[in-house]
Amino acid sequence: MNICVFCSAYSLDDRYSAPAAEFARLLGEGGHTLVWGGSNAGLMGLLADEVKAAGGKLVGIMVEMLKHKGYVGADELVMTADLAERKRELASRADAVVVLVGGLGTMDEVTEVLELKKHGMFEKPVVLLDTEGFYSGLRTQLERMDVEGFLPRPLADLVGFADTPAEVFELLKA
Ligand SMILES: C/C(=C\CNc1ncnc2c1ncn2[C@@H]1O[C@H](COP(=O)(O)O)[C@@H](O)[C@H]1O)CO
Repeated sequence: MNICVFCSAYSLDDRYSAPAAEFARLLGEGGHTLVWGGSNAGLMGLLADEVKAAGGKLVGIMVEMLKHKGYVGADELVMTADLAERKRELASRADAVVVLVGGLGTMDEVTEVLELKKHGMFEKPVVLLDTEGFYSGLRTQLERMDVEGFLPRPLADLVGFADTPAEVFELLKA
């Protein structure tokens, strides 16, 4: 499976980086391919190192303006002109999307795929790994949108929430 991952480009402490590394190990050992932003920065670089070490393949979708942070050693590296083209390319290459902890870049990416799902233009599974309850606020907001009629389809059709890396893969199998 080609698993597209959105996650932080910053180095984070162990409570965030250890579950990300565990997720990457499961991805690689499962024979999957990581499709990601193609960077060696922070959690993105750690993820790629761990997937590779566990025997998985790497497909990086880089953007011209960040190419100085490009990961060396990917099986395939695609260069895109801008962030919008990169998001389209990431989505089109994914069989599933997994969201690890991240900041505004990650929010931009996950919001885009959820909006596409909302309109029925992207039907692949999306799972958020809610490490340390990092996404509890976002989850509360999305549940409120669901309950109060802001979504055209049930939230459960748009995104699943996992507490552990192993649970991510259980949700992807379901
Ligand atoms: C941290 C620095 C540069 C960041 N370089 C990036 N390279 C590739 N992809 C990136 C980069 N920054 C953001 N992205 C994309 O957004 C997500 C991470 O953003 P966040 O704001 O950290 O959550 C990630 O999924 C990428 O696709 C300077 O050293």
